[in-house]
Amino acid sequence: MQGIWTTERIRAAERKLLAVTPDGALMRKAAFGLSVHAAKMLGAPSGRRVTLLVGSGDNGGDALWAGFFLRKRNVAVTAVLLNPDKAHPQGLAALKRAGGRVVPVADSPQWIRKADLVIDGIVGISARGSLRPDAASLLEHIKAPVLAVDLPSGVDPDTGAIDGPAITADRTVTFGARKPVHALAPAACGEVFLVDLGLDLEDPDLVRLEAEDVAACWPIPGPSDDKYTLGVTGVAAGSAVYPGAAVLSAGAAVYATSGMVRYAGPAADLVRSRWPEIIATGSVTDAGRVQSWVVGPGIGTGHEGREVLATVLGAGVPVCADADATTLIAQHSDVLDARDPDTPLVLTPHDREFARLMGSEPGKDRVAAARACARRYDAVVLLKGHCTVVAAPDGRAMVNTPRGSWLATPGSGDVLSGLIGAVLAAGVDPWLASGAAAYVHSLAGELAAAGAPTSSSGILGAISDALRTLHWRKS
Ligand SMILES: NC(=O)C1=CN([C@@H]2O[C@H](COP(=O)(O)OP(=O)(O)OC[C@H]3O[C@@H](n4cnc5c(N)ncnc54)[C@H](OP(=O)(O)O)[C@@H]3O)[C@@H](O)[C@H]2O)[C@@H](O)CC1
Ligand SMILES: [K+]
Repeated sequence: MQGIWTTERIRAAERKLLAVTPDGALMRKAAFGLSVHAAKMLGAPSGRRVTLLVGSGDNGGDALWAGFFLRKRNVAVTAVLLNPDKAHPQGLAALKRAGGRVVPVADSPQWIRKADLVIDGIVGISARGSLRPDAASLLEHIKAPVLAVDLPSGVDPDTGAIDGPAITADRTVTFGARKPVHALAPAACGEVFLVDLGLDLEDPDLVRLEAEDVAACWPIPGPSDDKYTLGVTGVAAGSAVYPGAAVLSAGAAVYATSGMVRYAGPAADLVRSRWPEIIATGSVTDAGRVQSWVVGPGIGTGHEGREVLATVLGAGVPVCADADATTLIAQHSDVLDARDPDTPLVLTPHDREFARLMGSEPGKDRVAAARACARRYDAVVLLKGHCTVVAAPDGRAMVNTPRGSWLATPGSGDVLSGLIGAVLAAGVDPWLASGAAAYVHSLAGELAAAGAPTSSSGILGAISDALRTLHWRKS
């Protein structure tokens, strides 16, 4: 698992380390790492032009020191100082000593435009609010690839929110530890690299699953397993109007594991004809025993849907309540009375469903919003978005960062619900199950798309390919 820490925690760890480290040593270590990445981005660095955008804090200091190291490799370095009186004194002196050029904002456009690489040292972890106008004015001249120092300036370090002009980096080099911005604003960060500073950090505020974490928890059959031992997934989805939701959700459960899938609802004929391996009936009351329920996609928000939801919540097995089930829970909080408080519940809202559950949309801090919702409903909350946040009632939170936006297609959520249900049925911790399902879902989306838009059926068809990659990594 990849750990992510808030800027407050990182600053506290940095203070402890700075107290026992020679003056300036950490910054030079950070800046040297930065200069190595800059050189890689330039290809053959000698004779190339790099322009540094230098703010008044230590982020600008990092950029100036990186400029110093690049000068040693014969790079032509120009530093644009946003506030010449406050530029990091030692960094500025070192750059000047090494033959770097220093220009004020007024003279900067030409130097920014003709750079081969721009290094963004405007602000780092102490950034507050949107970029100020003078800093923002530099952005329009950028033509070259951008290397962000610690984080792309203009993006909130702790929430990844972008409220105004912001740097879009091709690469971000961060120091000490990953910050929330790197998981929550992937498009602004580009590829993120970490320079280790030896910070003493434990118990991350946020985590991101890696392939081996997903492989380790995913239910894979062993020699003694049969169709029942990996858990039977029940899917209560679809209606006469929306039978497709049932086909997608139940189909995802079929592909996710080798355990059995039961379907209950009005789309039984269609589900049976599409997935002959599924045992399909018309009603949840005669569905037979299952180890988890997926309920909601396409069931409607009327009386019938409410009855189905109440039955499923009272079944004493983990439930993934998705789509219409979320709306029903928001509208009729008493429906949760049917739930045994010891059985896990997973809610999977998008922003509008979240607003129904919580009274307002998640806002800028999506991690805090998901945590609050998880506490309120005593449920795992998987907050859908470009980056999916999964929070547990005990405060654990993780982010799934996709590599594209291929999942934003109709029916994609139905596929995700089936994946969650199948992993829940195997008895995996519901927070981990939801995060692992989100990971496999986005990987399947990426594989199905392969660089061009795909469909939910395409994502469904790529689940096996996604899982196959995990197994290879595991073995
Ligand atoms: N500590 C360490 O061990 C190490 C730290 N390291 C580095 O230090 C960085 C943190 O440095 P930091 O704390 O000096 O603050 P930082 O983010 O550079 O600048 C904040 C200043 O910018 C301004 N400003 C604020 N908001 C703004 C806005 N919206 N738009 C425009 N300007 C704005 C404001 O200045 P003002 O003009 O108000 O005086 C404020 O004071 C960290 O990200 C990493 O890169 C590495 O060297 C590794 C070792
Ligand atoms: K920056």
